Amino acid sequence: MKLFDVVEVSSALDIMKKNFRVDIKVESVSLVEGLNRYTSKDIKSKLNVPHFRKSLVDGYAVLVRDVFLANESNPVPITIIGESDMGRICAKILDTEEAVYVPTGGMVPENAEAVVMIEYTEKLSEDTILVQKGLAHNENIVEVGEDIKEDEILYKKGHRINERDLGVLAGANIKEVEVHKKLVIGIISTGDEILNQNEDISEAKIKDINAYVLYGQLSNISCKPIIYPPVKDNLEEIIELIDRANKECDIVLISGGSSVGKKDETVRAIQSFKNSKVLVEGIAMKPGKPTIIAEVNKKLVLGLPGHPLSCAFVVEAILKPFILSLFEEKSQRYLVCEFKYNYHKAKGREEYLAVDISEEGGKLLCTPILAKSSMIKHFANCDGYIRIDRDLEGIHKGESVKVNLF
Ligand SMILES: Nc1nc2c(c(=O)[nH]1)N[C@H]1C(S)=C(S)[C@@H](COP(=O)(O)OP(=O)(O)OC[C@H]3O[C@@H](n4cnc5c(N)ncnc54)[C@H](O)[C@@H]3O)O[C@H]1N2
Ligand code: MOO
Repeated sequence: MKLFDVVEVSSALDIMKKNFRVDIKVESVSLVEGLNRYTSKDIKSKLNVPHFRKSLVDGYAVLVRDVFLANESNPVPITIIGESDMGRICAKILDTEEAVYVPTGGMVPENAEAVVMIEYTEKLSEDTILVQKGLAHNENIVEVGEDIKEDEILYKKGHRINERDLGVLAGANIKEVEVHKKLVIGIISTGDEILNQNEDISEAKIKDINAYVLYGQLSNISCKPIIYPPVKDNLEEIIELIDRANKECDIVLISGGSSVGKKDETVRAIQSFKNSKVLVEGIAMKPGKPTIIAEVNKKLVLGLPGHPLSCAFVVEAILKPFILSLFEEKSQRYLVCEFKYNYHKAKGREEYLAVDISEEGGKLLCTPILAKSSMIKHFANCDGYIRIDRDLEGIHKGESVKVNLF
């Protein structure tokens, strides 16, 4: 009877990092194509944003000292010397008790000290207003470079470009960004019972869940997943498909068949390749123990557990951190919450637990979602997950825990 010689999660990750030096190429892409991609070098702004002093409001650019004492019962008359046109240089210079009309976003005169909103003025004649409010220096003016400074590093290498970053880059006149190329990941589902998307359920067969969860998890981190048609528990067929995927992809994932069952062929299939090495057979994590880390023709081949929850957590625990290290990304979003119940776990395996977050009395509480590893719905509905150390026996009610967010 084969028993797993398991390694810790952190060792599994180290083994992957040490053995696989995936040479990720870089490419220049347009802003929209850059969304959710990882920058391959620091991105600097070549200009100040805004590059001219502009008004935040529709109003009159004035000198502060002229209207310092103005209020509704003591309005100050000011002479309008002209208008600033949107999108055009405003070359006017203010003299004492003079104003220039400036629309929101328009350039203010070089020596303007503040802009008074129209609402706080009254038009006395074509060229005179009464200002009814005193202003502070720079009130309603956006300074040159106040948003983004010339030469400022906008993003460090390894930053994932999010939807808000697109606005920053567009505003700074950056038309293309240098990003890491997407990693091509082959996804192979194995099992006599696994049906592909077009086949209808019959007998005790099931639809392929893992390929789709994997597709989603990996697409989110700048990978290009390729779903191969599910393959039966037939050694020759599995070998043939691994060979094809190994040639076409940077990394190959095989779900199912990684355990000890009669038909669990993943290890045998990997070992049939001349240029192959099984580095890990079993990780001390729950769920996800029957995980295989192997090398075929110098490329990473990962044998993932068939149970959908286990498969998904192995990706969270080791594959995502490995891929993100290739993209040189370090951050992981998390929240610190208070655990809502006493939770017992067996020692010996690092446990991955899906949780819900709720707010009660101003506190963030997290509740474990208990689901068998063959289930997927709860994982999809949860807010995040926690890791419980291998040597801990559980978590006490009221303890602070770090919830990794999806
Ligand atoms: N005697 C033992 N049995 C099992 C052990 C063990 O240590 N001793 N480990 C259990 C654990 S833990 C897991 S996890 C699973 C892993 O099994 P395999 O990786 O060998 O996967 P299969 O046996 O092929 O399938 C397990 C389960 O998952 C379903 N499955 C497989 N692929 C998919 C897919 N693409 N989409 C949806 N569901 C899938 C499959 O139908 C099985 O129900 O082994 C335990 N058994
Ligand atoms: O360890 Mo298995 O991966 O619990 O279901």
